[in-house]
Amino acid sequence: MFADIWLYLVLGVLVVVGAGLALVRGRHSRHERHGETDESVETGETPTTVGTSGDADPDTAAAPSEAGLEPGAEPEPGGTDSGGPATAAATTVDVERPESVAGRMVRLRARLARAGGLGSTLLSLLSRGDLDESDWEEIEETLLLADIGSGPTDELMTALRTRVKVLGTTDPEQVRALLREELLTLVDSGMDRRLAVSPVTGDDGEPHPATVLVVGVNGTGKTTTVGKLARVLVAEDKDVLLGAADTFRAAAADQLSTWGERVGVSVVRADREGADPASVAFDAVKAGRENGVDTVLVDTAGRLQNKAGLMDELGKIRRVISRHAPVSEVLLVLDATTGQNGMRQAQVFSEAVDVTGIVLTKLDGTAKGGIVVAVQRELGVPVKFVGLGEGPDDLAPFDAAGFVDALLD
Ligand SMILES: Nc1nc2c(ncn2[C@@H]2O[C@H](COP(=O)(O)OP(=O)(O)OP(=O)(O)O)[C@@H](O)[C@H]2O)c(=O)[nH]1
Repeated sequence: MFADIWLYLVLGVLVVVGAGLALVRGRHSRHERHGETDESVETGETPTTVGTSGDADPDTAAAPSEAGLEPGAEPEPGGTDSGGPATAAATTVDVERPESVAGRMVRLRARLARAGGLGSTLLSLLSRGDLDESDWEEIEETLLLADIGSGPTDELMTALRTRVKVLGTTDPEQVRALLREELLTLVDSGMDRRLAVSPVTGDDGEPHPATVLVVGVNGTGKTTTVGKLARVLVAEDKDVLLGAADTFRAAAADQLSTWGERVGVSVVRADREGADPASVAFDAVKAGRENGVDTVLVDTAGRLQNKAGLMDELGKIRRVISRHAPVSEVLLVLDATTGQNGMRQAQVFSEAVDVTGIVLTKLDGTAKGGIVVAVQRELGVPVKFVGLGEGPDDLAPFDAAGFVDALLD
């Protein structure tokens, strides 16, 4: 009998102690998660709350989204069909200072050089001297294999044939200088590659954020590029806000939130998969304007079956954004490893929306650097940035001379 009572007493004490320990542990781990923030606030560092102002306006937050919007209709100012208000990520983390932008291309030159099978092969062929027809065929083949495209290949062949004959030398330095000059002409060092990311004054005389729409086929690296671009802009002391209008894939918004959190940039996103992308873009630019940010970067989905659908969707996003701020840039993200297939995709996108610049990703993973030339020629717009790896700061403003030099390394 006494033994039973003791047993119950001991068990009771164990349960109480166990529960107490669990409580203390739970509090401790919550404290650990928020501890960094408390510390950074106390030490007076930059506030790092990642959130959105999309919920700042009760009008925007009202109305379950799809209501009031017919298929294909556009969101009215103050209303959203994004599946509820674009939601705020309320986490707080330490912010990183991204690498400064100047000199990134130099740091990444070794990776770029891998795309330069083209340059080194041409150099060795041209330095042979007394080139016969089969040498020239080899040169032509090299250019075509590097995805330069047939038009630019013909131009370069003509220029090289003439100049090599006139030069009459096999001196590697002179051949290199000649080739550098011709490649620079092809890459077009005169193109304006600046990105319009500074606020603009609207027709109403008010300042509006620069808005950058990022488009392209899925898998080309759009979301990653938006994240990397945010870091580029933060490194340049710009106030940035991201819009996760790729609502097709929920993970894309999560991915973007992570990019934003790392550098203390807010992300406006829908609260469910499949919400109307135009509505998210609308909320993002609205929030950007209300918060006086410099630049709003809008990620989009690329999974549209046909050109008409693509035109509808991107056209709608563009129109609703323009209600708050003119679209400053439409960046087309292209995967450099996809060659001619990528070129066809590029054409479809450029017919659907006025592309103002190209971001060529995965240039680190290809020996077909000639795609820079082909895509600029085909679309008539400059390559403005190149992706050279999966690291967060592996995106560099494109610099024609740096690129050609890397090809010839
Ligand atoms: N090597 C290399 N990988 C890259 C580069 N840019 C992006 N990637 C990788 O490409 C993959 C696809 O990138 P995402 O940003 O998810 O592509 P997305 O176009 O947004 O895809 P969807 O959201 O499906 O439309 C990821 O694994 C990226 O890390 C680059 O410049 N170099």
